[in-house]
Amino acid sequence: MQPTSEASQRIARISAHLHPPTLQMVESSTLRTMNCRAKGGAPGFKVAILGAAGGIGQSLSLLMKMNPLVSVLHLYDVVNAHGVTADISHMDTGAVVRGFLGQPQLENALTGMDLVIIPAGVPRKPGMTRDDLFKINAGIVRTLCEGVAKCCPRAIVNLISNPVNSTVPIAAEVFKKAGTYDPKRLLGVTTLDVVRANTFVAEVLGIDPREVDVPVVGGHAGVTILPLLSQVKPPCSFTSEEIVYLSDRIQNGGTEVVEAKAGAGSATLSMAYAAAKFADACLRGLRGDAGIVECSFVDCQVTELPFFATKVRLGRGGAEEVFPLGPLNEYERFEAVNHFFIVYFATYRNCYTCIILGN
Ligand SMILES: NC(=O)c1ccc[n+]([C@@H]2O[C@H](COP(=O)([O-])OP(=O)(O)OC[C@H]3O[C@@H](n4cnc5c(N)ncnc54)[C@H](O)[C@@H]3O)[C@@H](O)[C@H]2O)c1
Ligand SMILES: O=C(O)C[C@H](O)C(=O)O
Repeated sequence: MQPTSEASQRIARISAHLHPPTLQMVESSTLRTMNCRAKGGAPGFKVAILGAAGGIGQSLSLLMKMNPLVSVLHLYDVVNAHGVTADISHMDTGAVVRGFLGQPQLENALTGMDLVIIPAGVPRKPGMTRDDLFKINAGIVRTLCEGVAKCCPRAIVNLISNPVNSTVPIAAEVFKKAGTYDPKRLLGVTTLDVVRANTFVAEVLGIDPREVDVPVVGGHAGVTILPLLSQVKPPCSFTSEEIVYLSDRIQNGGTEVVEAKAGAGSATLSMAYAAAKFADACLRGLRGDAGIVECSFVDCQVTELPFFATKVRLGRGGAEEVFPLGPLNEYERFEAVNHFFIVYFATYRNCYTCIILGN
């Protein structure tokens, strides 16, 4: 057989110098990935990122490709999924990466996944609130969660798309309708609030942020974000000015970034870091590690509100335990009483919309 291409001619030249020859002359014009010797199924979890080509999605894909607990990483988007996949797949870390583009490939992207992370949706521009994103992002989240219900109903879902106070209840409605709802497996990602709180508190105290742990409860929008500064670890005290400064900065951290980016989107890099941190905690929980506790926006009975961000213990079944708020000081009680009704409103506004959408 005569070599028919440059690639075949190169293979023929190399084969001629190997004793015994280990490379066969092939007709195919190029050695494709699928011709490579298959890697034995590495232990680890299968993770899908929906919205992987976006601002958060790209950095998050990079960070999840670096996570040793991930064996398979599926990157799904409605644009540029293959470009991001090609790029990320060249990293010499363990996870096998596959790309999926557009609605017809959603089911393949989701089948068999243990953890699904959803940063798909539009971000804010200056002057907008997260609620302004509701109309478009609710529809996106609904479609993606219908795919999850169909293809990987037992997966843990980490929902990032805003407004989290409403998209999480939307996802719950989709799963209820499909008969797959498990409240323990649906987790709204509020880790960025905790990450910001740790950073800003550390700055005020003049210590390393890695030593600081601030519980942040409530929701993920403005005044519904309540950092419990009375419960900071290591134990410390703040002046009234410091409490006002810290609460305000933590509650408006998202807006600070939106304004600084001046129309080019919202937090992506710190969010990807926060999402990767939370996803890693979920994977360690799935592995059976003990004592994994993170804040998350979940369906729970900690308050009278149907969904609430609070500390949860992550395990094989997702948020296996939801912790009460613990003792609040007078300021925190006042904030909670005056602002948490907004979370309630977000949930019921969402249910109303679900009815309109025909759910
Ligand atoms: N939970 C949080 O703390 C937090 C923090 C930051 C941003 N966010 C939110 O995350 C979302 C994404 O932000 P971003 O900066 O990455 O936005 P982005 O516009 O850069 O990326 C969004 C990606 O979603 C994709 N997408 C749109 N519709 C899709 C669909 N139907 N299926 C799959 N992918 C789809 C887009 O193609 C795009 O690649 C926004 O809603 C933003 O408000 C949440
Ligand atoms: O503020 C936004 O719109 C994005 C995100 O919710 C954030 O907190 O940074």
